[in-house]
Amino acid sequence: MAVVGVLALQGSYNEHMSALRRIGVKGVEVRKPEQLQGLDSLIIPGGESTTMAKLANYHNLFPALREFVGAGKPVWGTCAGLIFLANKAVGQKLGGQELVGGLDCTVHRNFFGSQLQSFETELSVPMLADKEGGSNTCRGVFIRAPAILEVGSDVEILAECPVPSGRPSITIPSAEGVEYFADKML
Ligand SMILES: NC(=O)CC[C@H](N)C(=O)O
Repeated sequence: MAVVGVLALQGSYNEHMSALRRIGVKGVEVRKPEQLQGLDSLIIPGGESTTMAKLANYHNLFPALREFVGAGKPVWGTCAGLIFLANKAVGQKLGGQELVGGLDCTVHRNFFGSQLQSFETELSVPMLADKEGGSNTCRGVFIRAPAILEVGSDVEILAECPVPSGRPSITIPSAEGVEYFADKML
């Protein structure tokens, strides 16, 4: 039986562990480098990537995480987890933060603004219907969410969430801007 690791330093690791339990998959909380051994895949959850990076540094997890990603094992990063996996991040706190890397993309850490600009929207994911049957949409929950600004030619995009063109990526968007963006998606 496949064993899925969940990086359990900070953020929504409990929710991922319960989701794995619900579907009958064995999940293991990962806090130390040696706990990555023997895992088939890894989930890096959402949370706060700067804090998560500090904790990962404290536990000396970065080399083992890079080795895991480099070995080509499946790794799923949501929100802060995505930031961890990006080759490059912008909009970081002063002094920057360490990344695991491996996913050929540039992310903006807080693209949509502060916690108050968090939103949900229905995303079109045609591949869901093609491969899994059923609905071709998925509810996207954007909590102080990052955005992927650029991807390398080898990255396959499964869903896109368009933003109004011309908006500078570094400024924090107004509530109206986010409303406009959410309206476009509904
Ligand atoms: N929901 C999230 O994981 C938000 C990520 C957050 N913007 C960060 O910098 O880590």
